Amino acid sequence: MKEEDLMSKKRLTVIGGGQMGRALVGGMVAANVLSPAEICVVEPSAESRLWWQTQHGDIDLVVDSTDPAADSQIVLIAVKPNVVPVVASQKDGMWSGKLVISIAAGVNLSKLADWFGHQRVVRVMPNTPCLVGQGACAYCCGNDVGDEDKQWISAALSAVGLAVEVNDSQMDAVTGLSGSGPAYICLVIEAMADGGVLAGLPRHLAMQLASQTVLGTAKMVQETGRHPGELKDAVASPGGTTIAGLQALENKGLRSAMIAAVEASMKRSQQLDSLSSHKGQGAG
Ligand SMILES: NC(=O)C1=CN([C@@H]2O[C@H](COP(=O)(O)OP(=O)(O)OC[C@H]3O[C@@H](n4cnc5c(N)ncnc54)[C@H](O)[C@@H]3O)[C@@H](O)[C@H]2O)C=CC1
Ligand SMILES: O=C(O)[C@@H]1CCC=N1
Repeated sequence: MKEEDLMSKKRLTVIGGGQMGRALVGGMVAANVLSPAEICVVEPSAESRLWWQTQHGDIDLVVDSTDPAADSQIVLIAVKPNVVPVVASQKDGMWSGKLVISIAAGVNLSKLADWFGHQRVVRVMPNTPCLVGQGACAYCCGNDVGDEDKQWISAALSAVGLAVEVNDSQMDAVTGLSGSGPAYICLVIEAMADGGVLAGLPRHLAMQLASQTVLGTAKMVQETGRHPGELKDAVASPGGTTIAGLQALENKGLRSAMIAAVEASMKRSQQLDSLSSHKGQGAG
């Protein structure tokens, strides 16, 4: 089946219209994965519904996932991890025959299968740059996810960035790296801009230069395929400015701080997994 045929026969219900639901829907609509008429968002918060009405007035918006308008073949669960079992147990039989996709951190495939009552479940760890078509998503599939489902998942996620299939056992590590990663990089951009301001640059100029430097460097790493260490060496002239900056970063432990951040986030994802072992419990 051609990709456009595959996408056009589906309707998607997104349960939870918060930060990540917005990023995924925004990215998918911008990439023409689905038209607004093919999407329904379930959002109990009045404040959040106002955002959806303002930003995506042509998308169906309902308060409750048992609303008939929310009845789609594909359902994306985008609520906090502790709310997933609450959503799953809302109405008997409502999940049968549906492809259920969860983006909840620390909720593994076996729990999803247990809560939703079948194995046609997919666990995805996306990240917020999906909003601008530059996401990094990893996914793993339950036993009853068919080839056509896999094609849909891969096409939908690829439209909003990188999509890679992994094992369920790798998902906590993915969460620590790319799921939480945009926050680390935003901190880096903000801190670099602060440095620019300290050095006398106006804030907006410092922010422009800092964010473009991160964007350009990431593209260079991907497009040249060269090791980041090699590209770093190419910037640092002997006795020059960059090596002085690098020494300051090494003195402050940037590398070990970043490694520790990924590890801490991964461990938190593992903790959420064990906390959510019982229906309705767990951290949000
Ligand atoms: N924010 C991020 O960068 C990422 C988040 N995730 C996962 O995405 C999920 C959502 O996270 P965020 O969007 O950040 O949280 P959020 O708090 O911004 O959004 C959750 C939304 O769910 C709604 N909600 C609460 N109960 C509901 C119910 N019974 N039915 C329907 N909607 C309900 C809330 O009103 C809220 O708008 C979490 O499980 C998180 O682990 C995964 C990857 C990245
Ligand atoms: O902070 C969180 O729990 C979610 C999961 C990955 C990114 N944000």
